Amino acid sequence: MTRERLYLFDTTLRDGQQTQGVQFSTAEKRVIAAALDALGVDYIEGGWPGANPTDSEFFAGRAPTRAAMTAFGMTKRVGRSAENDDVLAAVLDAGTEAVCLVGKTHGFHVTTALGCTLEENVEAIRVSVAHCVARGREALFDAEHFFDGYRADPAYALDCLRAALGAGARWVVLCDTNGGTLPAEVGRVVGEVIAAGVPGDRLGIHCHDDTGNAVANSLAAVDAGCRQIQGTLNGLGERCGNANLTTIIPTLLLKEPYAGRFEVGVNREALAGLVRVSRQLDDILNRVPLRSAPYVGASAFAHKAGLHASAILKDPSTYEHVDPAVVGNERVIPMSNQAGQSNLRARLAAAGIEVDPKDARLGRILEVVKAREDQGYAYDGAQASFELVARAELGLLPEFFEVKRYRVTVERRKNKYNDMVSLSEAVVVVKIGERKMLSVSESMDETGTDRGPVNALAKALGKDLGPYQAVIDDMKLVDFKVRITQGGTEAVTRVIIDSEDARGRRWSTVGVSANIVDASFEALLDAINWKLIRDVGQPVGLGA
Ligand SMILES: CC(=O)SCCNC(=O)CCNC(=O)[C@H](O)C(C)(C)COP(=O)(O)OP(=O)(O)OC[C@H]1O[C@@H](n2cnc3c(N)ncnc32)[C@H](O)[C@@H]1OP(=O)(O)O
Ligand SMILES: CC(=O)C(=O)O
Repeated sequence: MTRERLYLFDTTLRDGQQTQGVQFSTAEKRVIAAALDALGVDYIEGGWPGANPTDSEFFAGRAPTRAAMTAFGMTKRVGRSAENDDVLAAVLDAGTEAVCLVGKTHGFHVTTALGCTLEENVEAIRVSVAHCVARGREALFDAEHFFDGYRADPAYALDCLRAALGAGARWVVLCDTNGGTLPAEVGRVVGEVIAAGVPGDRLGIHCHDDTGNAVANSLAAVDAGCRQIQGTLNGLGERCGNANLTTIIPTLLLKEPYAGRFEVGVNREALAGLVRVSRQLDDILNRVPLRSAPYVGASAFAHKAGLHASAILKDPSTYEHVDPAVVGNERVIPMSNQAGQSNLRARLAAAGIEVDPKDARLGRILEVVKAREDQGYAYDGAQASFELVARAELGLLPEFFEVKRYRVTVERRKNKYNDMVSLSEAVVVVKIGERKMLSVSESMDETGTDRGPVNALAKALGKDLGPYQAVIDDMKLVDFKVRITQGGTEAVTRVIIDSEDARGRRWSTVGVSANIVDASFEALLDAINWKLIRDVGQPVGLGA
């Protein structure tokens, strides 16, 4: 059976950049464009040339792409010709294969935002699209506020689409700009637009996630006949974001009726790199990846409950809708107070620890984990600390060094400019073999910024570990989360630290105490010990 072509239009670099707090540099835009191109989307909307220097620079120096590079802009302003519109000129000057122009389709916006007549707006759409087509560009028309406009005046909204199509637009894209439309209405309106004569294979959908329905709305539009979906990686975008292509792409490739019915530019090999692409974007944005993200989140295939873990070990399809490997993700069977023996055995096996299933110590480990979680620990996100707890119970925890004492002081004092500044100083004494080592560190970094007491402590602890120093030198602390939680009857501080090393390994550890410094120190210590177990194995002898 021949499958129909369904086109993917990515707007991470344009609408994604409209996310509050997101500001891509030109270099970052280039990296993201290359990742999108390798993924296999059909269009990459690179930004709005002329609107800001970054976007102009991106288009000026862009590398060739397989995907159609698309410049975004708006229809010409009323009162001037398309030829004399400087905003439109800058968009065309970018020299892209495709140009996507946004224009109004809701009478209220025409009269209120543009301040012109309905007819003038239709004419602006027509001449702007014709101007791009005459200059050899593939033209797309983003029909802004289409669903609100269609609700208010279907005939006018359709007139706007017809003006664009009549002028040669390859696609007219129905935008749910304010994100308030629900799937049933999207499906009905798309059906009516097609029935009114707009062909489905020239119709796109652009949804925002203000009701949490951007993906569902996009699929409803496809079900009703649209053949282009616009969206962004990780669902970036104005306000609550755009339709999340990181969710839509695997759904189209793996789920019926889409997989059997449509051909998309992304193939199975590229799909297996989806987690990497999603994390790459988070890295660029310096964001912690959303654990619960469908398909690509770290928890998307995490089986916490004992009943789930037990069945997963027999057959993963009991609790997984797809195989995690097809999107490049991994199955995780974490330990927690919801776990049973199955979680435990799976975690130990993943850490390379073989234990007889009848070994009574397994039950003891479960009891310790549940008791410690009652005190405020959380092991489902701190697998490295869980491994150390299990090793301790199994008698497999080497003692690389002993912490004899540590101290942190925080001082407020005036600097040479007479400003009050903070400075923390940490002292850590460890014993390795028979030798005691004392390390001192300050919280000030090389730029003179105070990084706080925990940073000073981490630096002191990682400063001189004698024979182990070279092994821990490549460790870095990549995330630090603090939470006040209930431990037994008292409020305690829980610290979770994510560490990373040069091999790209990432591991999480937890510490709990009434005191944030002690909780942090415990998590730091676990992080170092886990790394030493992996890379050194057994303690190294050291004389006095
Ligand atoms: C729904 C969307 O997300 S569309 C994408 C929106 N993206 C952006 O706005 C980001 C980039 N934008 C910008 O950098 C700037 O807004 C620019 C450079 C495009 C324009 O800047 P300015 O000339 O200072 O205008 P400003 O931003 O204040 O207002 C927008 C103008 O465009 C007009 N306009 C809005 N939409 C359209 C349209 N589709 N066609 C023609 N004119 C339009 C508005 O009426 C307003 O005109 P006015 O200045 O006469 O009131
Ligand atoms: C064009 C666009 O981004 C919107 O209407 O939401």
